[in-house]
Amino acid sequence: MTSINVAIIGAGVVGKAFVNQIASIKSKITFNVIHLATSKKALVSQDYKPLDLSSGWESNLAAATQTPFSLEQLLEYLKKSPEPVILVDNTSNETIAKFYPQFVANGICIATPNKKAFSSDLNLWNNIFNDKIGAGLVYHEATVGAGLPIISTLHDLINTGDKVELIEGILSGSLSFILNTFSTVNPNNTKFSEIVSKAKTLGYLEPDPRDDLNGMDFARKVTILARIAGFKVESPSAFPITSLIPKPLESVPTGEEFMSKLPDYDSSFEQLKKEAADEGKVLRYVGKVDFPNKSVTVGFQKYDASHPFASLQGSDNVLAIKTERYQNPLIVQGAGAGAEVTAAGVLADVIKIAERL
Ligand SMILES: NC(=O)C1=CN([C@@H]2O[C@H](COP(=O)(O)OP(=O)(O)OC[C@H]3O[C@@H](n4cnc5c(N)ncnc54)[C@H](OP(=O)(O)O)[C@@H]3O)[C@@H](O)[C@H]2O)C=CC1
Ligand SMILES: N[C@@H](CC=O)C(=O)O
Ligand code: NA
Repeated sequence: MTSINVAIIGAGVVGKAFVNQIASIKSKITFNVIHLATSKKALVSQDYKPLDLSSGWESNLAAATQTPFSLEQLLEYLKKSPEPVILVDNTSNETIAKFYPQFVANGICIATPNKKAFSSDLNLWNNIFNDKIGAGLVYHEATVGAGLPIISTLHDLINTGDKVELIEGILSGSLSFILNTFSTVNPNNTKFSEIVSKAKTLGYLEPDPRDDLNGMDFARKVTILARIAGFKVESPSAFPITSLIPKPLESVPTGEEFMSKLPDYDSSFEQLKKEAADEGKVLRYVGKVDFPNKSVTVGFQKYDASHPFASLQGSDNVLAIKTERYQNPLIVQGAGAGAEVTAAGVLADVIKIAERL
């Protein structure tokens, strides 16, 4: 029976669900979790035997006395593993993302929902996917549409010789939930800021909610899809993005302070909703990559009640991919955020990597 060692960084919304899922799956491959760390605590198996992930693992992690490894120490530890290793990065940390090339160059494979490595400078992308012999495999399905099969589908289309013409969709689970609740065909009167708080409680928002509300998280996803389809987008700042953040709140020091001040701006969001409703439309936040015209756009659009985007539910994402073969676009739709679906997307990648080792 094949054994694979798994090292996990991050035990937040997605990380916790991932640990519980990997501890309970039945698989032909044995997955031994040998490392589990947050920014403050770490459980590390010194002899590379599996950590105990039975129900008390959260208290064990909270009570851990070992401080986390630096990235260099983690690399040295993983290089000495007697079994192949998959590193699972369940953080949104950019420093960890920038270290991926070193892990990969040393044969460490990576599965992650962290968008930073794939949507920052194009150089980082090129250093990660360099096709060098012996390099670790890198899978990141959950960086776009959480567990939905978007990245794997796009790879399959391209690897079989199809040509992508247009990618269009709603790729933010939180913005989808917020606007599906706020601006509907029969609008209720829930205030914008209350809906944003609910999205936070449901685990849809980034650690700092402004990363969603300023459109940057969405732009990162569009950047990833564009790059996979062959459009060399330099960075998510290379194209215009509409921000939902009121100007005076752009520079408040913390996400918590931002959330506490957001109710002061509810009336301006009401006005936006009313303007759309007066035209018989709803507001949605949409991204588009137009290949023939080499253009990328991310921002607000108004849709008629009859448009499929207008009737989207909850945190659903929807993506339409028009290709040479799929002139009637191929559509992927479903929950695009949340702990369980995202963790499952990461775990499916871990299994796919293990099957290739
Ligand atoms: N939530 C969702 O629906 C989805 C999330 N994602 C992505 O999944 C990732 C995780 O999101 P989520 O779980 O919601 O975020 P959380 O903020 O809930 O969790 C982040 C975890 O990462 C840890 N962490 C942060 N920085 C470091 C570091 N330098 N070293 C070690 N651990 C660190 C945190 O530890 P500590 O508490 O000690 O800081 C925490 O345990 C993000 O990249 C996000 O974009 C993708 C798709 C959907
Ligand atoms: N904050 C993100 C979570 C998934 O990537 C979103 O809202 O889509
Ligand atoms: Na996905």
